[in-house]
Amino acid sequence: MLQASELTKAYNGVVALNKLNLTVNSGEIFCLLGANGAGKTTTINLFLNFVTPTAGRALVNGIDVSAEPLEVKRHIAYIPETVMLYPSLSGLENLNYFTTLALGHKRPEHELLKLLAEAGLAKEAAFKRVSGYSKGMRQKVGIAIAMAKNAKALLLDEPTSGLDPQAANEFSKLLDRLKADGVAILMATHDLFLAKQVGTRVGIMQRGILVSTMTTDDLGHADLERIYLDIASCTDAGGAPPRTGEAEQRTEQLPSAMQGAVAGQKEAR
Ligand SMILES: Nc1ncnc2c1ncn2[C@@H]1O[C@H](COP(=O)(O)OP(=O)(O)OP(=O)(O)O)[C@@H](O)[C@H]1O
Repeated sequence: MLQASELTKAYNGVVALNKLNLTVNSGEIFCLLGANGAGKTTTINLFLNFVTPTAGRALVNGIDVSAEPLEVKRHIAYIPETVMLYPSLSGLENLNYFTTLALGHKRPEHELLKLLAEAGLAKEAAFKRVSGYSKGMRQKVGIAIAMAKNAKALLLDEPTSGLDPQAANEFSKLLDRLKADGVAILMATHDLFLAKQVGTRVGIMQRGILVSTMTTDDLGHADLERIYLDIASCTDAGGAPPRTGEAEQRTEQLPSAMQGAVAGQKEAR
């Protein structure tokens, strides 16, 4: 389970994330949507302890990320937008290296090859050097590295960036399987289609605030697109955040349709 409690991050007085309250339960995929600079990556980075919160807490399976970073690492897997690998090693060797590092022991080669195949990497590519891989192929190795940990919490930041439609479709199926296995998944994405397809709930962020949360069951793709665009058009500066103290005032300036959306965040508390 992933939990944010009044989670806040300011960079030099600029509030990138403002009092986020959110719970992502086991078997749930929560998709964070929002314009550039809305605070999606900041949220992910706080759960990964890449940045320290200014206030509030991020918890993974009930463990405070800032207080016990090493313990949290054992429970969490992460797929970034751009997966960094050793170019002179093959995909299989990279997977072996990172898996051994994370687990403290090796996994047999046939298991690693199965993980790469599940991530959509062709078998012959697994033995080739990563320096010759496309971005999408590197992404697939990143997906396999994350799956090898068998973590019960998964953080994804634009994971389908660079994947072709077939690979993106395979990735959606993979997420469905992880959801069925009880993994709690938090994904930042710009892909409304993916969010609607795999998400259990979606949340729309604007200027560091989670202004709306919705369950995808009662939502068509066109509805999601309309709500997203309505919210995006309510800001005078894209998704970029206000300076400290401005945030409360900003939500009061929103049109009536959005006031209801803001209530969605209060429900999430
Ligand atoms: N290290 C940093 N130092 C200063 N400001 C930062 C830093 N990281 C993020 N920010 C600011 O915090 C705000 C939120 O950024 P964040 O990367 O979380 O947005 P995002 O929603 O992930 O955007 P994108 O869709 O472009 O990836 C932005 O205004 C950004 O400029």
